[in-house]
Amino acid sequence: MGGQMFEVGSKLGSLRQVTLSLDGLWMLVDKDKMLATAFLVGFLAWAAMILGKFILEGIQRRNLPPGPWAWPIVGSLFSLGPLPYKTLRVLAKKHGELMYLRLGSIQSVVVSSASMAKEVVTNHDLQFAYRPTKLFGKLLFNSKDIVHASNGPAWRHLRMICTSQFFTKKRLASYEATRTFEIHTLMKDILRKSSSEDCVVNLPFQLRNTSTNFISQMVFNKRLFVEGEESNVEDAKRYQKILKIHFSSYAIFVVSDYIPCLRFITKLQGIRGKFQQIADKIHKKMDEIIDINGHERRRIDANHKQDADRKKDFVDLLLETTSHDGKGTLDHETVRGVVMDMLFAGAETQSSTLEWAMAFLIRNPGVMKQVQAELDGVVGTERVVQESDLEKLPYLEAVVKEVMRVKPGAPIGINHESREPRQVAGHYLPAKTRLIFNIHAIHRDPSVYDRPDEFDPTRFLSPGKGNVPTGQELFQLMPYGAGRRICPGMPLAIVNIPHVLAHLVHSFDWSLPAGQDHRELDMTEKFDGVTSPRLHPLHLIPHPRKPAFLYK
Ligand code: HEM
Repeated sequence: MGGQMFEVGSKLGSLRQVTLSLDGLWMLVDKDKMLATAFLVGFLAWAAMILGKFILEGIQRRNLPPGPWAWPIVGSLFSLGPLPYKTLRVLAKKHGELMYLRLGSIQSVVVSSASMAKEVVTNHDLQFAYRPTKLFGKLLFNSKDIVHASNGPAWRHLRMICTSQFFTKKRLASYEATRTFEIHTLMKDILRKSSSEDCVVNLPFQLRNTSTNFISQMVFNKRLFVEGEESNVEDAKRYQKILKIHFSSYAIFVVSDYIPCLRFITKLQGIRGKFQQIADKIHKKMDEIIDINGHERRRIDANHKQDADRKKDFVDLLLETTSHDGKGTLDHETVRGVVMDMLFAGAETQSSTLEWAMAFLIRNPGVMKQVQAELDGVVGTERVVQESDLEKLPYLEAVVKEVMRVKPGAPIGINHESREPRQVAGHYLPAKTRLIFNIHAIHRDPSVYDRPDEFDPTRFLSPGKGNVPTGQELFQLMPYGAGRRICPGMPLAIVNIPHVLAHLVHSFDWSLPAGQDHRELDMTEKFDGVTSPRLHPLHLIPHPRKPAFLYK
């Protein structure tokens, strides 16, 4: 019985066990079910979200600005030609003032009118104050300079240093004697050439030297180009070489800059390694030229007698400045990057603008005569031009404006980029859209300018009358860009360009080398990615006018 009882008991026990284990199983099954259900719901919600996003993006994409048909993968990358701003102007006539463009897999919009530039800068400037990253720029500057840095505390800090310490009215005024010295040196050189047998002046070469010297003296207290001084010839040669390498490297097309998923091609080509070598070479040579370490030694060595009276240059100021996070001073890479910005962005733009100005004056002898007549009237012929004369020369000012309208120093500016999606002028622009201001097209906006392709300085003499700029020129004439990214060097260029031009035409008459007719002067340009200098350097023969003999 006991045994039976045990048997029954054990049976009951095992039954309970079975029941218990079944309960557990059910519980397990329930848990799994719950998990499975939760997973399914989660998955469906996620899928719905993705689908919703996809559909929404699809709808929004339909609201992209109009633009040209684009090839698969490469988009419009190879349809823009060697002068992209000209092609884009033609395309904008068909597709509109805000035009969508796919370059590889990069989404871009192109602004082609003054009113659209105003809309974008006024309402979306902050969102588009970022910069896209390109391989060579990244290796050369590590995005620590001003041009390549994206909108952020470090970039804002550098801009603030530029505006509050470097390009201030007071500091610019303190360099007036330096600028005057450079211009007089240029004029004396031209005068010397005019009496030599080979009296043809290679104008862009001379102007590039002068523009570089303006900047190099302000930035690191050195004249990069000194005629006949052996000690400087090496620096100058090194610098010329750097410039050449720098611009030719930017001109190399890098697949991964436009189609990131084809990064392996860039790898296979070994471009990264080559670029790194070039960047290292440029860094080394720039370090020798700028001599940041020498500046640093002088800064630390307060008793450095030799330099006690030396005026602080921009590198001195940068080395003294606290970094944006307040953790120390600016590092070597940042200082070098900013100096390279000033030289590369500042010298070429100024010299090519001046070269174009002279080309337009040669092609338009009537305009040349009028500029000279104005100068003779205001300055006379018994002295040379001074900076203080500039404000009394409205015709000269109009000529400079018209030259910069027709041949802006950087016809397509420098690309901006957004971080977030944005509605602009009723159109949807996805995150990371590149923004291109086609300054070339904006300056030929037919709703602002009559006969936009003609060179006519008088359009700037009677603002407000008829179909001419109204004096509200900010977006109608924007060779320096606009908004937060506007060129910080503008205050310097605004003085330098008319000043040099005034000296050139007040002190000399100019003619083309024998056999060339001014009416046939070739005005073709080339585009190096940022600036658009003349394809054929301008060579001219100087004929001294009376003031030319007054340079001491
Ligand atoms: C004819 C003379 C010049 C022209 C036409 C010119 C034009 C421009 C343009 C269009 C930009 C791009 C603006 C943008 O991103 O929207 C720019 C940026 C810049 N320019 Fe100039 N520039 C000139 C002279 C100078 C000079 C003399 C310097 C310095 C010495 C300079 C330094 C810079 C720098 C550092 C930037 C980058 C600004 C930033 O990214 O925040 N430029 N310039």
